[in-house]
Amino acid sequence: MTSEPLLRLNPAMNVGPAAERLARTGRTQLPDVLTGDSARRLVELMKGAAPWTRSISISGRGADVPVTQFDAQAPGEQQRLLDIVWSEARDGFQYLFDRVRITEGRVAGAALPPLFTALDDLLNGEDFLETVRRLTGDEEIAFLDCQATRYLPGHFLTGHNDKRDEHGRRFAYVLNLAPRWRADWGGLLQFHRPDGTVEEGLVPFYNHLSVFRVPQWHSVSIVAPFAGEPRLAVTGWMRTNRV
Ligand SMILES: O=C(O)CCC(=O)C(=O)O
Ligand SMILES: [Fe+2]
Repeated sequence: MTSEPLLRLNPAMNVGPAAERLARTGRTQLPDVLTGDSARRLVELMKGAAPWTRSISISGRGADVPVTQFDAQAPGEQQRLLDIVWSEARDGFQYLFDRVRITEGRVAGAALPPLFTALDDLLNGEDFLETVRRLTGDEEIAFLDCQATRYLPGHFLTGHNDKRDEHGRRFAYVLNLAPRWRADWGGLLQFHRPDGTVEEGLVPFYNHLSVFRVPQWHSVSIVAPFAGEPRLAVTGWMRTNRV
C-alpha cells in the first residue's frame, strides 16, 4: 500500500496566461497552485503549531527571536525594540515579520514540522521545477529555497531588490496562503519605480503564486490593525544553484 502524499500540486494549473504576463511585465500571479486539501493543511499548520521566529534587523544585522520569547518580554522592552525598528524603517531598509526558515533549517538539521519538509520536497520535485521552467521560460532553474512567512498587523518589509548574485537567484516567488485577503488590509507586494511612484501592487490572493524577475525594487506594505487574517505565505527564490 502506498501512502498518500501530504501535499500535491493542482493537476489543472493553467500556466500559459501567467507565463505570458511574466514575459511581458517581469511579474505575474499563477492561480490555484496546490490542491484545496494541500493548501488547507498548510494553513492549519501556519495558524497553529508552526515554530515561528520574529525577524527584525537592528543596525543592518538580522535577528530571529522565537515568537514565544519575543512576546514574553515586558511591554516596555517590546516597545523599545519597536521604536528602533521604526526609526530604521523610516528612511532605510527594515522589516518585521515572522518566519520559519525551511531550507536553512533542513541544512542545519533543525526539527521541522513534516508538512514543511514535504513542501520543500514538492517545490523541488521534478513536476514543480518543470512548471517553474515553463512559467519563467528559464531552463536553468534547478532549485527553490523556501521559508514560511507570517505578517501580523503592523508587520512590513521596506523597499529592497532581492539581489544576491552568489545565490543564482533568477526569480522571487510568494505562494500566498491567507485564505481571505482584501487590498484594504495592506500586505501588498508593491513594485516601485526609481521616482518613488508605485507601478503595480499584487494582492496576496489565496493559493496564488506571485512571481517576479530579480533584481527589482519591491516592498510589502504594512498590514493593517484591522486585517482579518494573518498574511501567510511561503516565499523564496528560483535559483540556478544551491550554494
Ligand atoms: O512576501 C512577499 O510578498 C515578498 C517578500 C519579499 O520580498 C522578500 O522576502 O524578500
Ligand atoms: Fe524581496
